[in-house]
Amino acid sequence: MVMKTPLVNFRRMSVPTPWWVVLTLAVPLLLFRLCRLVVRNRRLLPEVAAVVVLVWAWAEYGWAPLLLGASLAAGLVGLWLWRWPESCRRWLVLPMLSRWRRLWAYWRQWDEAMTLCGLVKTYDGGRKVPTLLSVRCTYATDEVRLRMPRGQNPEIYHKAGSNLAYSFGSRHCRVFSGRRTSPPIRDGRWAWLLRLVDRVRFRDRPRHVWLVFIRRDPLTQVVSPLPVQARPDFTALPLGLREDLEVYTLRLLATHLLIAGATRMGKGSVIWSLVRSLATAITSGLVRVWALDPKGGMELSIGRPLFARYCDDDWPAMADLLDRAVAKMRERQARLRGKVRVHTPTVDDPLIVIVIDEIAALVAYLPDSELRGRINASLALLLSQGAGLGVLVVAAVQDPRKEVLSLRDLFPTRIALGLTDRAQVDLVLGDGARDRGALADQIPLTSKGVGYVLLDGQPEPARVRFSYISDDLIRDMAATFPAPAEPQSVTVHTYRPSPRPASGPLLPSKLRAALESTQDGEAA
Ligand SMILES: Nc1ncnc2c1ncn2[C@@H]1O[C@H](COP(=O)(O)OP(=O)(O)OP(=O)(O)O)[C@@H](O)[C@H]1O
Repeated sequence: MVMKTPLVNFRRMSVPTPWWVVLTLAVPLLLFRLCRLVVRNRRLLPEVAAVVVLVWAWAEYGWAPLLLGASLAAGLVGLWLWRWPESCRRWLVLPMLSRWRRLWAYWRQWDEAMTLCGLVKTYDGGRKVPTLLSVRCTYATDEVRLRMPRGQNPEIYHKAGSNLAYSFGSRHCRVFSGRRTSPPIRDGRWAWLLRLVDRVRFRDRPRHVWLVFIRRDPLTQVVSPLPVQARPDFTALPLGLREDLEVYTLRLLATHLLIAGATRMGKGSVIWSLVRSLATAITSGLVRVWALDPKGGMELSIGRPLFARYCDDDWPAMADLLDRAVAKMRERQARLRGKVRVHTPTVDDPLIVIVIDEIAALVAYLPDSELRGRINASLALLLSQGAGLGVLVVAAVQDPRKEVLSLRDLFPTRIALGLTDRAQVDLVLGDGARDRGALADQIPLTSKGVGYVLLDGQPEPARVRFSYISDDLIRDMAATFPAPAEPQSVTVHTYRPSPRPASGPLLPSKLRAALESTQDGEAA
């Protein structure tokens, strides 16, 4: 056994121990350490207090009154849960669960897990362990907030995500570098004060990282169709459920949407969930959906009455439809130039949503190269200029590679359903998305309609499941929310090659010809 020699051996020096000096130094030091221990573990104080009170009550009164008190409390909680389950879960069950999980699942093995996951740093002979700050449980997830030691950034936690998940007995752990909730909207007399408090509470904390452990996967269940909104909010259209059981809403206004997914992974459910969320606006004429189904109408024809314009087997007609959209966009551009920066949909000037199921069939696989070029040119114009002008493109694709879809990067909003190859995840959601947790290539074949999306203002992808809209429901929607007749009859142009003009135009010749003919038609 190693004996520790005292720093100063007063006895050998034949000097009486100066107890007053020792006590003056040691007592404050001990008190300081005790205070630091309490402050560091202050979140455990309620548990410690509860144990102390229980032990005291048991010693004072014996076990019988304790048992009686516990039964009474259990009865009251049971009654609360039975009569007001929502409030009971919110105010009692989830907070208690959060405390329990913090203590048992995280605090107990925090040091070991952080060390084994390689997240502990050493400095000046000491260990710098990430600090466990809080644990908040929802029905499906545990949200753990930690403070990184100096010398780390959230990227390290993204990389360790999988190890962290298994270390804490879960299969998935999503890592977020920013706060996941925004400050509440305050009104009333004390709103100014609450807003001030919120400014401090919700201030940016770059050293905090949020680990979201999925305790139970709510996305294994099929998501039922969400209710149709009376007045759709184009900035938050409800399309499905997130894995934290929040409703996933899509911001459609002023964006284009690309849905990438391997065959039979549920691209149709994204399209139909979107159409359903727009249903009342479709029937009021505020939104006009122009649908192209190059796969011969296998997906979209069933909801034909919902679409203001529709093509499924006539390639030149599809090209004409896109040309019409470009003409509409140009006309709006001329009208709104210098007045507004983003078009506001009205019944007279509606939002045009061009839905294309399997866009690759139009831009890559179409054998007629001239027609293909014309379609590519129209789509490039729509995608690069149409968003702010209220002419939006929503397209589904199986293969997101550039060779197939050269226009991919012109879609600002993208959804990755189950994909076949891990490299495709970054192609769809952007560089590093897979490392940040978008495991779209690992979505099992049985999880149709499950995918990853990027939420506003967050670099980390979220997993969602889109609502499943059955064929019967689509028929029902088509009968209940048909699109009003188009103001002008649909002119289906037949494709006529025209000679290339001598001077270099901004638009391809075919497109220019088509636009001119359309504008002539509209002027007439
Ligand atoms: N959100 C969903 N929830 C549950 N099941 C779904 C969902 N979406 C689709 N499915 C099921 O998966 C099958 C394939 O869906 P869907 O046709 O939408 O896939 P897809 O990706 O559009 O296929 P394709 O590549 O052939 O166009 C459907 O028949 C349906 O039963």
